[in-house]
Amino acid sequence: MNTEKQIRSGYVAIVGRPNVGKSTLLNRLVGEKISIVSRKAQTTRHRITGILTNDDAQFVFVDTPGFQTEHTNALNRAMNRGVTQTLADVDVVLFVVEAGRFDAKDKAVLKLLPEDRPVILVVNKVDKIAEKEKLLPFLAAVTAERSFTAVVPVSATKGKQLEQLLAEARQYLPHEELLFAEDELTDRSERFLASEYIREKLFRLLGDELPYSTTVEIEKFEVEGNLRRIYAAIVVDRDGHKAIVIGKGGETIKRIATEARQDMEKLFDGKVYLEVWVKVKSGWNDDERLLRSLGYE
Ligand SMILES: Nc1nc2c(ncn2[C@@H]2O[C@H](COP(=O)(O)OP(=O)(O)OP(=O)(O)O)[C@@H](O)[C@H]2O)c(=O)[nH]1
Repeated sequence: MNTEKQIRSGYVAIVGRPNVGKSTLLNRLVGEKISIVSRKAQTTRHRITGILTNDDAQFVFVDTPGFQTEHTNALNRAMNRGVTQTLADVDVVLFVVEAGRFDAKDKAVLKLLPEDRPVILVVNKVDKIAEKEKLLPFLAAVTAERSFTAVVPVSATKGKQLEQLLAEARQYLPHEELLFAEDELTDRSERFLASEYIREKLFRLLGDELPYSTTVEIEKFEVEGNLRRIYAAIVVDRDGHKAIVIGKGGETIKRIATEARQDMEKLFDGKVYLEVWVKVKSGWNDDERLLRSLGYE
């Protein structure tokens, strides 16, 4: 067998302080814009953010909830714990920094990375550095902080050196078969996108009034020709939150559903029938079934 073409697959986490270009990198690698832009830094709770399948590898990207190094309330601590837990079962970590900049926030993120995982140092935005030799002292300083399995300078916006990055990461993918079949993949990612779109509307309209524990669960996703029927529950902790999501006379939830549906129709290039309702689920974190359905195996 040609070992060059042997498929390898595994889980990859992209981490780094805000603004280093993680979303840009992911979008560039996966080729589909699935990281949503939202007013809140921490709306991402799902693990799988994108899947890239090449001839010889499948990279399953998992996201980690936002690293909040400035605020230390209980939820942020919980999120940092979430980060550590997520990273404990990925196969390789891409630690992204910005070329020429390594500050206390980068260090705080680096501290959360597991010792026993391969970590690739991804130096992004190298297009901003005209004289490349200026990077050498910077690289020396960052690599003194911990040992990295590789150092790859890239430009996410210009798509530079991404093949090299994937080739490095591929070495650490342990599985010799695809983790996700192609059809499963589209379904999963459409489902995922559907919940992200609803959540994006939810947080854009109500972000300040809702806790991050508010999630969206896609209960049914049916495809009939060019029509998608999507049944989604917004899961809140309390009755009070339910009333907020519904709004006066149902106005808020109607607006969320309408705007999300319009976005989905554009994205899927087809008709969407969308039903959204609110469910109160106190202590949902402890409900294993729900967690599994949200992607937290
Ligand atoms: N010049 C340059 N700019 C980049 C590059 N990659 C990302 N950027 C810019 O950096 C900014 C932040 O990029 P994001 O991808 O949103 O960063 P992020 O790490 O996902 O940020 P958070 O979501 O806040 O954690 C954007 O304005 C990008 O256009 C790059 O390779 N070169």
